[in-house]
Amino acid sequence: MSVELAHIRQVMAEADCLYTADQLDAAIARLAGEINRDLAERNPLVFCVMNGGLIFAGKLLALLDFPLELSYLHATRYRGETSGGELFWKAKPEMSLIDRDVLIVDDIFDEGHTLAAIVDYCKHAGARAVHTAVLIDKEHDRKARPEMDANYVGLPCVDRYIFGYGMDYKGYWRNAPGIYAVKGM
Ligand SMILES: O=P(O)(O)OC[C@H]1O[C@H](OP(=O)(O)OP(=O)(O)O)[C@H](O)[C@@H]1O
Ligand code: HPA
Repeated sequence: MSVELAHIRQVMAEADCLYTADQLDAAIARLAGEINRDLAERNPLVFCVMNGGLIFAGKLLALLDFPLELSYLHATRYRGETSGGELFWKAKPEMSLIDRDVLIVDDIFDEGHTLAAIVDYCKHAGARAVHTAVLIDKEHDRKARPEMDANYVGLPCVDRYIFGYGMDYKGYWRNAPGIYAVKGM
């Protein structure tokens, strides 16, 4: 995919800021408090969902105050596009999940296909319990499993295409210091 950098810069210049870094960090601190309360005695195995979960996981983990193990997995279905397709596993968990409490950390619960597939995978792999934390829950009626919620949710967001704090627009702006909605999307 070839993307014009001028277009990428223009998208940032015209975007609407939905959440500032301070607002996001406050939400992450609240989630850390909830997770410290709930999982401190569970010796969890924490999986960062690459790539989008990277910034959220990094900030969250530094606020968790109990013993845990960290790894990553990579399941993707957007792949640089702004609408999702079939889920593709780039990296499955390598550690044994048998009888473990697992905490999945991802940036966004959008249609929920990704999180549902990851939860299913962990359960089939023998996890004792699968907990899920997302920074953003996008509000619409297209959820893959309407009855499914993430256990820990940072903030809601409107039904627009967003980027920043780990989330990309065509592969760019995961580094944007807040969460922004693309103009017209
Ligand atoms: O709820 P859903 O509609 O399934 O979408 C959410 C998933 O989509 C994004 O990943 P993406 O496929 O873009 O992979 P990436 O993080 O590597 O860019 C995001 O990081 C979530 O994992
Ligand atoms: O709105 C979004 N932005 C970035 N990545 C995403 N993955 C699912 N939804 C989104």
